[in-house]
Amino acid sequence: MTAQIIDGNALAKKVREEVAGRTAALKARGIQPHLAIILVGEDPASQVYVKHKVADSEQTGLKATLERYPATMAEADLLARVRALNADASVHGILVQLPLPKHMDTHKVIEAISPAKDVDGFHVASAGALLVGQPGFWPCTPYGCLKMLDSIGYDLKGKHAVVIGRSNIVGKPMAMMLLGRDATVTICHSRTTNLAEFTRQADVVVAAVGRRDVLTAGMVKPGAVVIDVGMNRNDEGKLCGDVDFAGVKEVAGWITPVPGGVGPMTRAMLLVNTIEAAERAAG
Ligand SMILES: Nc1nc2c(c(=O)[nH]1)N[C@@H](CN(C=O)c1ccc(C(=O)N[C@@H](CCC(=O)O)C(=O)O)cc1)CN2
Repeated sequence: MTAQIIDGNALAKKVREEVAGRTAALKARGIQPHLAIILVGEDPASQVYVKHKVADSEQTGLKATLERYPATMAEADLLARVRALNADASVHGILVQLPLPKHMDTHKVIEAISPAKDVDGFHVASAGALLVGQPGFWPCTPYGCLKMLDSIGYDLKGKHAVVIGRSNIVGKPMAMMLLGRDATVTICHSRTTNLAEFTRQADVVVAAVGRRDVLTAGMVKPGAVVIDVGMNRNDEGKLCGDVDFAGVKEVAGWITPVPGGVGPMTRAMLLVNTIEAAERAAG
């Protein structure tokens, strides 16, 4: 069996079209949805990501303002900037690109963002809302993964989903979203003994570890859906995920590629959260 590919680029395009429609409707009411992006430092990957976020926003009619600061910026100055954006009624979404320079407390910075503008869904209030099933903003990467499952009409009810990785921004919220769809969820992590024992039972595997070849063909149940969140470089410097794509695609029923899978959907769901924030503010 060769797996069908879930094309993140194609799905992200559809999502952007939906966002463009919602943006136009708000603009017709005299409201310009506006995302403020803060980039601190010169991390090359972050520079590329924020550039894409600005371009995606502009393509869908959203206004995006990018504020760049040197890596030497004081944490207090960043907190002051976030608070000023919280108070600015023309700004609907605030995003602080991660990682931040080492001298900054990432948690403190995220907690300074108003939950009403937390379009990354990283604030404790957003995490709590997801946990108890209340409206809030969902983190863009797991939200994008869920959209990918929806795009193939996959019914998660009663299915066994294994999430590999327990980060606050991917693994844990992913598990909550799958649970919210009535899946039976197992979270595996670096201390899990015999990972393959769990993944071989899974109908859905989400790999979010940040290490190549965490999931290989022998670890996958035939026909399973495999979602690859990883973003790594192989020995040739080529972008690759956490999954041995060439091997696993011969066993899985569905698989997401890297690049062109979860990454574009992460960006697309940021636009969804931003338009949602603007709609909520507009009432
Ligand atoms: N404030 C945030 N910081 C970070 C987030 C986030 O969601 N919010 N996630 C990651 C980086 N990230 C978004 O910021 C991100 C990374 C990669 C992609 C993407 O589209 N990847 C492409 C490949 C791009 C390439 O060639 O390098 C793909 O997979 O096809 C989107 C978003 C950490 N920081």
